[in-house]
Amino acid sequence: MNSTEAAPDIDALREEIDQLDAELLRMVKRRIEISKIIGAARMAAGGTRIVHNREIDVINRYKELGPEGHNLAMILLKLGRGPLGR
Ligand SMILES: C=C(O[C@@H]1C=C(C(=O)O)C=C[C@H]1O)C(=O)O
Repeated sequence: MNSTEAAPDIDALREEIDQLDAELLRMVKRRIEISKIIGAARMAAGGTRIVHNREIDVINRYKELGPEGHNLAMILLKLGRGPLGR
């Protein structure tokens, strides 16, 4: 940072992070809920618990974040499968 740049407002930025985390948590919880509803409906209709091509699409979506994006996609998929999810 050179002398003409203003120092970032750390408190305001932290507040934004806190809001983003709250929003992300809400969205992840809703994603889990939806994933479980779809999975249960498919299994009740005699289908599979997992749809691989759909999961590949999800993984590809997060590729722009690099290797951790892959990990993040895997975590989201696992959360939707519940405690027995692999
Ligand atoms: C939600 C679904 O069921 C499973 C969960 C997925 C997910 O969490 O994104 C994707 C594919 C399926 O393995 C679906 O088929 O769309």
